[in-house]
Amino acid sequence: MTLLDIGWNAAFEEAFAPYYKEGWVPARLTRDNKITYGALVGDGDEYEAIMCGKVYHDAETDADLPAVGDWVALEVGQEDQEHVIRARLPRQTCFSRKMAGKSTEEQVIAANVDVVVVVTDAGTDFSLRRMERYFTIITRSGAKAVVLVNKSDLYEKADNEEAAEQIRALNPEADVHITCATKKRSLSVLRQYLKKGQTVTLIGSSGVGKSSVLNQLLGDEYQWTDDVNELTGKGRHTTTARELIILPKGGILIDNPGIKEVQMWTNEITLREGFADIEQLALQCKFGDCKHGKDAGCAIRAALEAGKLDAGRYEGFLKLDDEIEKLRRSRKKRQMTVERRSKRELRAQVRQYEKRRDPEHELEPRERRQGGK
Ligand SMILES: Nc1nc2c(ncn2[C@@H]2O[C@H](COP(=O)(O)OP(=O)(O)OP(=O)(O)O)[C@@H](O)[C@H]2O)c(=O)[nH]1
Ligand SMILES: [Zn+2]
Repeated sequence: MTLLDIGWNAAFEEAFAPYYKEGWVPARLTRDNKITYGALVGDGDEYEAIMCGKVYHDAETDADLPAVGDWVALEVGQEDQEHVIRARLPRQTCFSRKMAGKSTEEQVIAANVDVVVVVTDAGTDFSLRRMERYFTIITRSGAKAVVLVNKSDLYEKADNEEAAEQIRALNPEADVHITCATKKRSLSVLRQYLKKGQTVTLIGSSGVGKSSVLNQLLGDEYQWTDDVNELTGKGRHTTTARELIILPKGGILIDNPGIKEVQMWTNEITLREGFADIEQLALQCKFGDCKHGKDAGCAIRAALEAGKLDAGRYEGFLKLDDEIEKLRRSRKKRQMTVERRSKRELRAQVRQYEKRRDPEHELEPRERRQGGK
């Protein structure tokens, strides 16, 4: 394996120039455990690295801290010394989530992603509004957007084509392909994006076939298991806890819990947006706490009675908060699982770290102090 296999290019090489003379090496981050990071170097070795104080203090916001996919300057420690991240190279792309309203709060999901593949289908999952959301964050990231209209075997050819056409009209820059993830041959269109050194990530609603696509790409070496195992705390790629993996036939895949978050977040916003006109109407209700049922002076019911509002959409609007609440609950549950896992990992990391720094660590602090005096 070389640096090029894991995404290195001329621009990174140039940015790295001042660090070579320090004796530091380029490394790509494969895992973020908060205190430590997994750092992959050109020969394929992966180090457990800590961030130096400077990198931490120079970060003005959390978004400036190293993230999975980032290239860093790594000082490889001799013998039992720590491996230290000395600097982070500027990102070429940045796939992130911005909190609604608080534009300063940005959560970086993955850095230096070249292609984001959105998986959808021509049937139950199809939503141009949601697709528009995805396109917004992909465009902002700087990555290329690719869409798979998957499960083509379940829908009429004309419907698949119509769906693809509508998505293309939404974003002429995007490549849109019709696929069937259960047929390996159908996924050969993805090869062009999975070239050596190209970093790809996959996104899309639950059940559209992301895992199926990945399992085809990964072959037998890894198998995709979606849920975090409650017992072992190990998620996804069962053979490794890495969030950045090199695919057997070239290309780099990033997958982490943050991507799942983006999906749910997108769903919530999309749901709300779909009712923006009704929410606008609600502002004209006589009472601020109007439930839009039998309340006097309800602008929504007035629109309904005047035939300006579709009854089905009205029903949908009334259920909107419940729907969003459901989404939030599932997100919360997921988050708690992930947090439990990362806390457990963090504790283990801290223990290991302390042991390395202080081999006498097993002694009770008080005993040690008395012994020393
Ligand atoms: N008929 C058909 N079924 C498919 C296709 N792709 C995936 N499936 C099936 O759809 C179901 C869901 O697929 P997954 O790959 O688990 O979907 P996912 O997007 O990973 O879902 P989450 O893990 O919930 O995010 C599975 O039973 C797949 O076998 C397809 O192209 N055609
Ligand atoms: Zn009302």
